[in-house]
Amino acid sequence: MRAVDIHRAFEGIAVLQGVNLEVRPGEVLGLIGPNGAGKTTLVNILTGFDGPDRGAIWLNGRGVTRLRAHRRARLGLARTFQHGHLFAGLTVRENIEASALGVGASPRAARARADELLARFGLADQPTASAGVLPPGQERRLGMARALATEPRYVLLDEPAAGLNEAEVPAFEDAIRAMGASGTGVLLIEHNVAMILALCDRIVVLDQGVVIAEGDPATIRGDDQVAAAYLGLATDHGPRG
Ligand SMILES: Nc1ncnc2c1ncn2[C@@H]1O[C@H](COP(=O)(O)OP(=O)(O)OP(=O)(O)O)[C@@H](O)[C@H]1O
Repeated sequence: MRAVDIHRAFEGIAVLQGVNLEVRPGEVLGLIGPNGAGKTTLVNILTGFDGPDRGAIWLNGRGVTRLRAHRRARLGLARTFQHGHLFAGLTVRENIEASALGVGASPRAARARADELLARFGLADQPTASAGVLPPGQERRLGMARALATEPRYVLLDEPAAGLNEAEVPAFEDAIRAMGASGTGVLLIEHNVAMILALCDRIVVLDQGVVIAEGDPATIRGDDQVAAAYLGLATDHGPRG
């Protein structure tokens, strides 16, 4: 999918200033940048939760700039959210099934996808737990399972590892790698730079609404402008980001 010359301002303050970004099938693309750089705003615009003031979004060669989020989801675009967005009143299994049903899966297919995703994300021992009371790590894993239940061609992960404990991280990284390996294009927003450098094929760095660097992990690691932008990040987030 492709975003071309995206501009967005809130109350006269420019948040995105001509951003171009492409997520290719089968790659894990990292999107990093200090607090307030515009990452979530860009994800909202890519997915149809917000609209750009200027610019265009293309999904599988089709212009989708004016399509609402649920229409884009049916065209193969899924996302996770920084916080919540689960159906708190439904069980873990029902959350996954509802997501599959929402993009047109049959009840039988939705059940089968739920079985597979419950196992893949280590949630199989508690399918009837209420989604509203899950500990953060399980909530994150359910958010990912819900996104994948739509069988997306592209998935946008907004800080998916926030709230995971150290022990949960390797399996989570494996799950993200597996998505890319299966041909899904993954856009990963994450403050943990070590995770980004380890996982991503390419990385885009956003700072104050502008792409300041783009390239493979080695290129980004050696970029002075990125290091400068990240001095701010270290202050905001501590050494782990
Ligand atoms: N709906 C909105 N109304 C007004 N300002 C907004 C709105 N959404 C975002 N902003 C502002 O736009 C800027 C970019 O925010 P955004 O959440 O996209 O940054 P981010 O890079 O995702 O930051 P973080 O790493 O902290 O999540 C911030 O200054 C934020 O306050």
